[in-house]
Amino acid sequence: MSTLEETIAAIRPLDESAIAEARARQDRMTKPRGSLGVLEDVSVKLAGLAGACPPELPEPAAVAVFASDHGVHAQGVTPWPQEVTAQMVYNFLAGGAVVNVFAAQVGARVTVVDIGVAADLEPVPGLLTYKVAPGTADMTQGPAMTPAQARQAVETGIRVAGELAASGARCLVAGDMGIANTTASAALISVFTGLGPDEVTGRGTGIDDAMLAHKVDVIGRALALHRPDPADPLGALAAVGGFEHGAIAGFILGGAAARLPVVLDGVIVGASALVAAALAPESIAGCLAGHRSVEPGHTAALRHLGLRPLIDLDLRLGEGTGAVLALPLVQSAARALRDVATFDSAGVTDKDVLETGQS
Ligand SMILES: Cc1cc2ncn([C@H]3O[C@H](COP(=O)(O)O)[C@@H](O)[C@H]3O)c2cc1C
Ligand SMILES: O=C(O)c1cccnc1
Repeated sequence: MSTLEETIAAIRPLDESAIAEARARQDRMTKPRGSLGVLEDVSVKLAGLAGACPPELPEPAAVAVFASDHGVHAQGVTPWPQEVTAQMVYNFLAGGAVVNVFAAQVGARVTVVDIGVAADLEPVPGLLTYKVAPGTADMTQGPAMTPAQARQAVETGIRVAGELAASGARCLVAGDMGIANTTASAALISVFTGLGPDEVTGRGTGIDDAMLAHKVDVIGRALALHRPDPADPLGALAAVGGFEHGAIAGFILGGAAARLPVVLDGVIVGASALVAAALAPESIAGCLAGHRSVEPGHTAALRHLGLRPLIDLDLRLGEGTGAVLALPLVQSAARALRDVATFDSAGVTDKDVLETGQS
């Protein structure tokens, strides 16, 4: 298994000459210049990541749902019982969750990773049992995890990205499952963006005003206790994060090292991407923001990362659902760059060539 340091050292910036080639090709394709808007930027990013124009198509795609439990659940930050995390893992493995249905629609494969579910799970086919511990500790009482556990979570995510790449995946999609994980997400987002808990905390699965005020207070107390340093990402993760956040951060790093695009989901994945960005800023260059979730912290995270979401449908689910919905956009962008005819090849008159008199 690659260490965190080896993986970070393997991450390189996007290839500038492939980027220039992709931009030039977009301008020669049989369409008005710029008419594919953000999809042109997506295709250019994919070319830069692949170091080739056109890049390989980002298919097949593999979705990894990282499942874990949270000690902060004891503080009453969500109306859902903790056992729902384990129950949803079995639902994913049976193909009955929303992410399974959306993945079936777009031909993506779903893998479930037990990175820290509180219950002992049966070894069902399709489940990767890489449990760091049965849930984190309560961040309001002490660190959520030890430094060694934080590193183990990140290195496990790197391993999962490597395994999916080795099994033929050409696009990685990150998803999460963990009751109470929007609390840990908001705490991480507060650390890395510098915004207050009141600005980045949302209603998660759908909590009332009283529980939201309490959730903000819980996060504020945890941050006051640990004073996490954004310049020490593993320390911040250990203080207030979740095992799935660590694993998803590692998954992003592993994807970047393998030069595979990683499509990001909602607020949990967004918080994890902030950890990845703090560990290796270049790791975000090959990421695509699948969607923008309703959670205010997600908007803050995307702004901090400099990523524009591809879809904005008021989703607030997680599991990778928003990212999976965006996959056809990413794949269409790549296919357009590869397969759309150029003015020259199709014999279509280019107004820009007429104007400049070039042949
Ligand atoms: C049945 C069910 C399925 C889910 N799928 C994703 N989540 C989402 O909701 C949880 C986070 O919200 P909070 O912080 O408010 O607990 C995470 O598990 C997330 O993936 C679900 C939640 C539930 C209840
Ligand atoms: O943004 C998300 O992914 C999200 C929002 C609410 C609950 N679970 C996940």
